[in-house]
Amino acid sequence: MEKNIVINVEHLSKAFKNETALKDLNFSVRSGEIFGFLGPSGSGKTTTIKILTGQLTQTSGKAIVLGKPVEQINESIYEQVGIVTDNSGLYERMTVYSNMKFFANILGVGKERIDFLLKRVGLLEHKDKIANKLSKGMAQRLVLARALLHQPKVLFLDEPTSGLDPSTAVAVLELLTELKESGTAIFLTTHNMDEATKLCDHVALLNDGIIVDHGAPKALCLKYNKNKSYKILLKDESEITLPHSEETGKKISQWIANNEMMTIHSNEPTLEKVFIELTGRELL
Ligand SMILES: Nc1ncnc2c1ncn2[C@@H]1O[C@H](COP(=O)(O)OP(=O)(O)OP(=O)(O)O)[C@@H](O)[C@H]1O
Repeated sequence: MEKNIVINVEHLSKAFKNETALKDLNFSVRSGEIFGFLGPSGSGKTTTIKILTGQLTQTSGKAIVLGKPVEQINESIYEQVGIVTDNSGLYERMTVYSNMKFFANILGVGKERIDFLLKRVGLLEHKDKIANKLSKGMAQRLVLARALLHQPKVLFLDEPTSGLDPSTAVAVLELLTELKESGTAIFLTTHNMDEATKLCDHVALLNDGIIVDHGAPKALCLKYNKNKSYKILLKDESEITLPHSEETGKKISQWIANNEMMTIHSNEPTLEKVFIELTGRELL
């Protein structure tokens, strides 16, 4: 296996009693990569994270995280992996700061990093609040800050920006981009296609437990760009959308020759449209 692959999944399936939740998943995630697992509610995103973090066992297939089969995941791997999901496991009666300090002590992390992270997720001024008095978004940010204490090699995030206000969501996304740049592999689930397009290096589109396609967001949009068209802004401020054709080509050449064109863009579908085309359903 390639050295910088930190998550490798082959033919992974999961069935609950009478329902198949995941069917033959295959993908890999590398260091320094943000991998988006995109799918509507019930498509199997959380089940996948649970299997990859050793909280659930697959029915068949193989999954390896940081060189270890997921069935063998134990405490030692948790030192290298960060997990941010709903079941946060915060100490409800301790303050924000004490929650951070408790884990920092276990992990041997200094005070500066606690302050740095609390500041980055906008919680430094709330550091003396008791955890069970935090809003949902604040608690979510505290779980994220805690997961980043030890600069994990792999970070799992379930819907990292859901429930956050727009400016905090931007701050969290910046933090994730920095982490990726420092070499952390980030596996995130989301419904938010716009966010995934901007943030993720690769995405897998999941529907009913099946990966219907995967690749770089831009490449996927280009792949399904069946009705190619161009959006053109002319100097007289008229905006025109034209289909990809010989005739359009001639018009464009003419506008350029006459110095009449301001801008031209190709009109690719969004990831959301690609998903709808592939599955016939929206990402609700
Ligand atoms: N413990 C369980 N027992 C039985 N079925 C389950 C269990 N956990 C999940 N499922 C089923 O597996 C399927 C996938 O669920 P999962 O929670 O992974 O979806 P999801 O994509 O994370 O959805 P959401 O975006 O709503 O969180 C669903 O049909 C769900 O009902």
